[in-house]
Amino acid sequence: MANNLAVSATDGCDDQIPTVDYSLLFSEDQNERAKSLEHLGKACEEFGFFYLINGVEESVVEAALKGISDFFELTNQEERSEYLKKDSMDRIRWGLRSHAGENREYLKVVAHPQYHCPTKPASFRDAIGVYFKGMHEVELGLARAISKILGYEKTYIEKEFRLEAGFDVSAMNLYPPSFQSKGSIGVPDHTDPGFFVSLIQDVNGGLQVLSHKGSWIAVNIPSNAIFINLGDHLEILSNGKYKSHIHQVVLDNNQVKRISMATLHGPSLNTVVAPAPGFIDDSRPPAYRGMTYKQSLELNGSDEIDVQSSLDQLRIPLAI
Ligand SMILES: O=C(O)CCC(=O)C(=O)O
Ligand SMILES: [Fe+2]
Repeated sequence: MANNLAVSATDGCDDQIPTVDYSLLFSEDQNERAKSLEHLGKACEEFGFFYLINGVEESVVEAALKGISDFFELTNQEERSEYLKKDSMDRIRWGLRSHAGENREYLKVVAHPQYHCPTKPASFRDAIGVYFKGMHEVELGLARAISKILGYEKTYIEKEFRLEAGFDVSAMNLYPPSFQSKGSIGVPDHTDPGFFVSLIQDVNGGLQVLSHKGSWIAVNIPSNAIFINLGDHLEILSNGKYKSHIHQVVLDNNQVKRISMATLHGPSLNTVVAPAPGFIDDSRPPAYRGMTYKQSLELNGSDEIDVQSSLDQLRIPLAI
């Protein structure tokens, strides 16, 4: 992992994270629709991340976060550790990280194409399931909007990534882990694979994203919004036009308890993702190797459910 990261992030207006109104992307009013598509295009190209409003109902987000909180509070560690790694094909996995480089407790579940979730506590599975359903609709909507912005048919990304069988994994995180934190890093700096990541949290504080200008921006998600960060495989498909941005979680002296859910919305596992012909010409040769989503998830020796980035290995060095 790169450089020393426990630095404070700015809230500078220079780097203000844009807000995209999901409902306006599909407005009946053609002018309004064109304007909001243009705004989304700028958010993708000039930032790579944005707050999305009017995507999934606030009550659904709140219920999902309450479900996660119940999971961590109403079960004991022994019950949760039932989901410790057993197999590379795990569809539910629990982990507790408490060392200098990472401090969190997490539960990862495969959300799509088949939803897996612990059955205890009783309310958990349904609350998360409703959120995933809503988010999958939003994923298809964003795929259509971004396809149009990129000059393609609206179903282009949906078909390229085979989103009907898209592999979505959700990481539900608790910081600090059982309050035994051994350092200030919650999650070290990384990018995430996939089309994009959607992120919700119960309190602000901790998540930082590295802007294209090289400054860490604090992600303070408005209560009615979801944070969207474009993923590695949109960067690959667009041959680098849209970038996947590095982010990290820095813990605030272990004082603040925070719950987050980061859902990685990916192509289907057997889809080959490579730079699209429309983004390649003599001056822009392919900058990434193509391979299936599954191969790219396993490139670093990780399991599918780990959803670790392999973007660095996929980059083709520029010929001089
Ligand atoms: O908890 C967060 O805010 C971010 C977590 C994250 O980046 C991840 O799970 O990939
Ligand atoms: Fe992440």
